[in-house]
Amino acid sequence: MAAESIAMLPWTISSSIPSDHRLLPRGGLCVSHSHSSAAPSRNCVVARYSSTQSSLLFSKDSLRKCLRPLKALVASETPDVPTTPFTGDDKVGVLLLNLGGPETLDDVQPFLFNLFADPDIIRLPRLFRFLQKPLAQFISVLRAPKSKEGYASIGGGSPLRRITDAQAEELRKALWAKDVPAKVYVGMRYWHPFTEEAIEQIKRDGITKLVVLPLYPQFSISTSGSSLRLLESIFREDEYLVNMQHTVIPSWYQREGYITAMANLIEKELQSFDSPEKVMIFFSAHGVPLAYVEEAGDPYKAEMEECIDLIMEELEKRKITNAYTLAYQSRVGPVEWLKPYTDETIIELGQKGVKRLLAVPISFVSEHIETLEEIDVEYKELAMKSGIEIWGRVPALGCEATFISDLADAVIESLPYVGAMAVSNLEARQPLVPLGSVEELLAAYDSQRRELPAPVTVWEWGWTKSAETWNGRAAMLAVVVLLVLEVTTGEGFLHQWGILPIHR
Ligand SMILES: C=CC1=C(C)c2cc3[nH]c(cc4nc(cc5[nH]c(cc1n2)c(C)c5CCC(=O)O)C(CCC(=O)O)=C4C)c(C)c3C=C
Ligand SMILES: [Fe+2]
Repeated sequence: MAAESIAMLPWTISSSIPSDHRLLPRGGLCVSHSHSSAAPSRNCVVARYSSTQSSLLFSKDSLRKCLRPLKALVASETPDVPTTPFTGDDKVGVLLLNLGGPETLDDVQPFLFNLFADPDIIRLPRLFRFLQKPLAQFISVLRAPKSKEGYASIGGGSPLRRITDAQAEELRKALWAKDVPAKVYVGMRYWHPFTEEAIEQIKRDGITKLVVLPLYPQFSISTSGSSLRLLESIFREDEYLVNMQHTVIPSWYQREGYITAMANLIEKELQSFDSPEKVMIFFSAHGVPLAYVEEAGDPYKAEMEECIDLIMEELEKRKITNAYTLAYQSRVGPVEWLKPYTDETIIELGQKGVKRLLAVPISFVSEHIETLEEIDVEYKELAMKSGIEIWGRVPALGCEATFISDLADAVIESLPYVGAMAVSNLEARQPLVPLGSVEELLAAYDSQRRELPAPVTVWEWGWTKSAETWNGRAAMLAVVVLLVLEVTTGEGFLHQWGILPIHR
C-alpha cells in the first residue's frame, strides 16, 4: 500500500517497527521492519520519506533523536492534518477499557461465566456456538472453587476496579494539567463497571469526541480485541454513538514514556539485590493459546517480544546489561499455550544454576490476582524449591507518574485524528484505528479469516494426548447435553441430588 494513501496516522515511530512500513501522516516516514534485508542489523531501521520515496538507513538511536525536528518539518508540509482539533463546544472523553475482576467471593463464578461466555476467550467452531453459554456456565462452576481460593488469599476480591479508577483519576488530572479538560471513564469487559455502564455515562455527559484506550500495552484478540469488538457492537446499535467522533489506540507498548517507566521500575528493584548485575530479569507475560498467534494472527507475541527488546535497549543505555528471559504464565484448559511456560522456565533456570531472579509482570499495568498470588506466592515457592536463592518482583505500573503522563500524551497526540479517520485500508498494527474497524483490524492480522482449528487434530491410537483430548471433549459435550436437558426439563441427577432447586 502506498504511504500516501493513508494520510491520517499519528506521530508514533517505534524503534522496532513490526510491519514492513509504519505509515505516518502524508509526507511522513515509512519505517521498515528492523529485520528486513535493507536493515543490516537489529539496531537499524530503514526510513523512507513518502513524498520522494527516498530511503535512509538510521540507527534506532539516531532515528529517535531526529524525530522531533522531523515531525515539525513534516507537519509544516501537511496542511490537511488537523492541528486545532476542537472548537469550544467539544466535550472530550477518554474511555479506558479493562478486564474487570470480582469484587467479592460471591462475584467469582458470575465473573468467570462472563469471561468464558466471551467467544474471544473460548472460540468454539461455528457449528457449536449455541453451546457457548452452557459451556461457560459449566466451566465457571467447575473453576470457581479454585479461583475463589486465589481471590480469598489476596483479600477476598480483585483490586482491579480500585486501581483502574485511581489510574483514570490520575489520567484526568494529567490531561487537565496539559490543558486538555477531558473526562475519563472506565469500561470493564467482564465485571462492574461494565463497558455498557460507561457508555451510558458518556452519553449522559454529552461527550462529543472520544478516545478509546485499552489498558493493555500489547494487543491481543483475547483482551483489547474482545473489548473493542464489544464496544463496536454497542456503537453500531446506538444513534448517538454512531455520530460521536472517536478514535482507538489499539496498543501502545512502544511508547517512550511507558518503556522509560518500566525501565525505571526494573532499575530500582535491581538495586535491592546485593549484586544487581548477577540478577536474571525474568519477564512473565500472561499467556494466550498458541492457536491465537499461529492460526488467528494475534500480534500479541510479536508485540510482547518487541516491547521487551525496547525495555532492554533502554536499560542498556543505562549500562544495565543483565541476562534476561521471557516466559508466559496463567494458562487455562487443555490446549497448548504460548511457550516457554513460566513454571517450566523457573525449574530449568534453577537447574542451570541461576540463583537470583527478578520477576517482571509485563502484560498488564495493575496488580491483580496473577501478580499477587501466582507470581508472589506460587512462582516464588517454585523458584525456591528449584534452587533460586533470591527472588524479587517488580511492582505493576499502577499510577506511576511517568506512565500516567505518557498515557495523557498518547491521548493528546490522538486528538487531531478523532473522527478524522477512514475505516478502509487498515494495516495490521497501525497506531490508531476508528471503531467500526475492529473486524478489519482483526482481519488484517488474520487475512484469511480461518477458524481456529481444534487444538489436537490428528488422531493417534493408544493412551495419547489426542485420545485424552477427544475423550475429554466427548465427555464435555455429553455433560453439556445433560445440563441443557436438566435445565430445560427440570429433571435429572442435579435436581435429584438437590444441587439445582426443583420447580413445582
Ligand atoms: C494481557 C493480559 C491477559 C491476557 C492475554 C489474557 C488472556 C486470557 N485469560 C484467560 C482466562 C482467565 N483470565 C483470568 C484473569 C485475568 N486475566 C488477565 C489478563 C489477561 N488475560 C487478568 C489481569 C486477570 C485477573 C483479573 C483480576 O481479577 O485480578 C481468569 C480468572 C482468574 C482465574 O480463575 O485464574 C481466567 C480464567 C484466557 C482463557 C485467556 C486467553 C484466551
Ligand atoms: Fe486472563
